[in-house]
Amino acid sequence: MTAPPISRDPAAGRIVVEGLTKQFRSVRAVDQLSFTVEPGSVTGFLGPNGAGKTTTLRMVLGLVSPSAGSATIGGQPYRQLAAPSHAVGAALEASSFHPARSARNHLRVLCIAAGLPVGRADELLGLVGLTDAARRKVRGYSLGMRQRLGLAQALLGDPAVLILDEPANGLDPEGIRWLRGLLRHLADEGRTVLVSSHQLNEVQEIADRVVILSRGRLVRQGTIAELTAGTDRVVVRSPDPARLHEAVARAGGDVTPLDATGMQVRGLDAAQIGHVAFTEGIELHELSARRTDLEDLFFELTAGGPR
Ligand SMILES: Nc1ncnc2c1ncn2[C@@H]1O[C@H](COP(=O)(O)OP(=O)(O)OP(=O)(O)O)[C@@H](O)[C@H]1O
Repeated sequence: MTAPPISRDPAAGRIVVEGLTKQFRSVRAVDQLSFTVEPGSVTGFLGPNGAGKTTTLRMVLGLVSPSAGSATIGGQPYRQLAAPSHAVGAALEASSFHPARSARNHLRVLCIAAGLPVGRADELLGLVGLTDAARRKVRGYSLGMRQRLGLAQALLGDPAVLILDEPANGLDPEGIRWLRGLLRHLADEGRTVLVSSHQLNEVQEIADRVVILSRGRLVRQGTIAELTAGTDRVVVRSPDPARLHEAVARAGGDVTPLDATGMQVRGLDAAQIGHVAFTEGIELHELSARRTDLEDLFFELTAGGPR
């Protein structure tokens, strides 16, 4: 791919969402939502089904009018951008292609419409790994292949900002690895990459930062390391759980019983708990440190699930 003329001004590709709200009759799909997405990183936009992710992305792209608040890209609402297809590339749905057209023809038509050389179509098909299937009709494409085609379409105008709704849907583990590499490469070139998903394990592999949404509201934003910091815990088991519980609590551990013999401890590490048990002469049957991953955190933060 040719080197993109990405602006060096970091504000140019910044997405700023402020107080964004969307009311659909009785449903408040997005509620006073504020967050920022910075260039040069891959940001995961996370939330359970119905959390309001797609509605937010559609507002950022000027496809849905907000009931209140604003969304800007480089300081401008999408509809006021001077060259929107160069500024922003988006893939919101994987199925909106003419079924009887080949991927190659589909992209060539778009190139012509956008005043780009048709050779760009083949360049993009190569980039998304569709060269071998380029002349086949889209009707026969798998969901993963449609995702790749959607990504190629989003990249057509060499955009500084890339917005992808559930791009990993339908991709196999190899495809997800490929997507991660491509998005990382695009972010390293200085682009802003915003990727929505309800699949936590996928986002954990793909994104540097996350914005977590639940019931239309922001619950957290930050790097994955920031969000999981200080939440590690130790699982410990003993045939004498009552004594262990008491001894660990006395040493400053925050203990939550798990079952008849096990408990979870925060505030002390495994070595400290082992030491307490040793000095108190308490037998242990398990002592294991558990790192909190994004998935644990997500369930904690969005408890209640879909509306
Ligand atoms: N055009 C619409 N009219 C009425 N309600 C809508 C409309 N679009 C979305 N909603 C509602 O707004 C809420 C948020 O939907 P949205 O599609 O934005 O969530 P999402 O986080 O993208 O979910 P998913 O992961 O399932 O795609 C849902 O309750 C949905 O039913």
